[in-house]
Amino acid sequence: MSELHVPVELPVLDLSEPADVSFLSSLSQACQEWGFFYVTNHGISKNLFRKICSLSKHIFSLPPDSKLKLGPSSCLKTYTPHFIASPYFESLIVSGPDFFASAKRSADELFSQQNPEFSEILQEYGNKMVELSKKIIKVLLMTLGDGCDRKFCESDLSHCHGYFRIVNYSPPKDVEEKEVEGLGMHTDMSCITIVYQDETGGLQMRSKEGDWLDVRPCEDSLVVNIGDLMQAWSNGRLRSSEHRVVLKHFVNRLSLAFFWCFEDDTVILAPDEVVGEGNQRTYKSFVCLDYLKFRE
Ligand SMILES: O=C(O)CCC(=O)C(=O)O
Ligand SMILES: [Fe+2]
Repeated sequence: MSELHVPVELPVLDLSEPADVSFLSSLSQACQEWGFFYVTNHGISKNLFRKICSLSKHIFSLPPDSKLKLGPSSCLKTYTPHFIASPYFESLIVSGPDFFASAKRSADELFSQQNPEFSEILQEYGNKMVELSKKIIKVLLMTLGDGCDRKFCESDLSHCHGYFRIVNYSPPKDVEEKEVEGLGMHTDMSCITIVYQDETGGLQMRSKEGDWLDVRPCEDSLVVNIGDLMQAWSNGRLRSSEHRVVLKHFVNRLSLAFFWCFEDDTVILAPDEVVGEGNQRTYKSFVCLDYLKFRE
């Protein structure tokens, strides 16, 4: 399961400065080859990550019976218990656009007392990630052609919503193997996914050629994955990243995955400008929700 140490120079999108032509070209190449890149100066403070880490420790150490009040057979269904995605994976979903209300619905089931701070912190994170997603999409559109950002930010890419998963990986204590798969290889169903992983690391990306790359946690940077919806909308010019999580250090691992998606009723069809003259359209038009149902 070990990664290959592929000598690659991955672009870092620095949001504190305008993206120039040479950066856009390296970004476009990385999105073709890997379907992911880093973003820095993203506007999320270390303090906010610290607060969420501490919330996360608290939530996931609650007894299983409490967490299952939000589980797959509850009406909220915000908690995914162990043994669904993997034996080591459990997560809590917080959905936009009203992240406060979503977090509060879960908190009201989890805690016996009111806990407004819980919902406020998760609301702050959700709102910041929405802003960040819009900025990243704008730059991605710039890689697809002159004026694509102006044209499509206001149209196709304006009908989006976000939600995030707080993920706790608890690796086994007594196994022979040196590493275990925390989350199997998959692509995300989003337009883009923005991932924070704690210092434990373990996220791996697969190149077009099938080489695995270890995505080391990088202070001050987040990882941006292209998702399936963006691959279809861009006619394959942006590749949906194949990734997985490998647990090597037998300590708990926290990650936050923010999914920015088209609204369910969006009809996805790559625009002519994006397909380009003389090129074939690879994907027939489809309704977003039908695709999500198909994948589930
Ligand atoms: O935990 C991670 O680092 C990645 C999670 C992920 O890929 C997902 O939730 O889709
Ligand atoms: Fe993923």
